[in-house]
Amino acid sequence: MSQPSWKTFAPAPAAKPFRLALVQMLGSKDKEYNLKHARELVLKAAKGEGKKSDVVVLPECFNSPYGVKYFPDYAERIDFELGKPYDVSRSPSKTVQALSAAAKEAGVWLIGGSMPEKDDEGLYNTAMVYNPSGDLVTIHRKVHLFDIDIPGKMTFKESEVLTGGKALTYFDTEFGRIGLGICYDIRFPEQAFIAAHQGCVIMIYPSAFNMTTGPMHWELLQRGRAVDNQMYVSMCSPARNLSADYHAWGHSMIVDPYGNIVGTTDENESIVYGDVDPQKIVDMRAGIPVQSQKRYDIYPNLTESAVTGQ
Ligand SMILES: O=C(O)CCC(=O)C(=O)O
Repeated sequence: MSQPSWKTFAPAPAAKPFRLALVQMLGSKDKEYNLKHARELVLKAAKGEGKKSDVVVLPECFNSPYGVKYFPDYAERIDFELGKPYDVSRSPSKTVQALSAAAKEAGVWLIGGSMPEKDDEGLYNTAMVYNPSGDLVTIHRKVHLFDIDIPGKMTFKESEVLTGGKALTYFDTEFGRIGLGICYDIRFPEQAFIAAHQGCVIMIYPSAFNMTTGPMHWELLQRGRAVDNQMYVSMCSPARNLSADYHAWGHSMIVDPYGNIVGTTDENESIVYGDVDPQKIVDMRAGIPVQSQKRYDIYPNLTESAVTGQ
């Protein structure tokens, strides 16, 4: 697939419509159970409701509880290096092996949520992408770590145990290019902006917002990123588990380039389906051509020193 230049802002030429399914899974502390349940739900999501799905997404940390105290124990080595052949059958990760098998059995692209990952340098919150043959195509290590402190409401510090990833992630499918982030990454508009300029038709974020920031920003951020970049945006949450330490907001969602909600749900375990149609991107960009109206002549280059003046 040809690589669009930084300023072309066109969906990848080969883009075509596809069916997206978000698996809002109810996880537990039992990793074996989570892997088994994920497989069942991926197979169900692939069948769809009257229409087969092409791309299936699992939530952030689908195979472990969400919390810094859990990450070290649940972390697995993946040992994936972009551009190098990866033999799933020799993967040190049982999660990689299980999800690869599920993608192949279901015959779908699978964004296998995220899981705690370790290498010799540290721990990461890592999403994995499998093609319908079960190959591990790429991984995304959460770039922006979730460190917030809203007194009395929500304090979380992923950076106590995790290291941020060092790369933005896109992958090419027969449906076009897809951009990948994880949860808090959505708060950084630059990431989706760059993805749109790299020809992505959609940004997908396995996620787990909470009961404080979920009602505040979950929908707003997705609709904002979608309208700013005139692309599809989607977040896939776990179902809310009231016996867990962290109560996920749920409400997995797919938003189109106009900011319309294509599909969503409540906080319970469910599957959200929606159609992604690249023609809508073309129409929105033609009708409201903000991208060709940008004043690159007066914006600084996006380096920290150019933006802050320091
Ligand atoms: O940005 C937020 O409000 C929540 C982010 C989050 O839960 C995460 O990054 O896992």
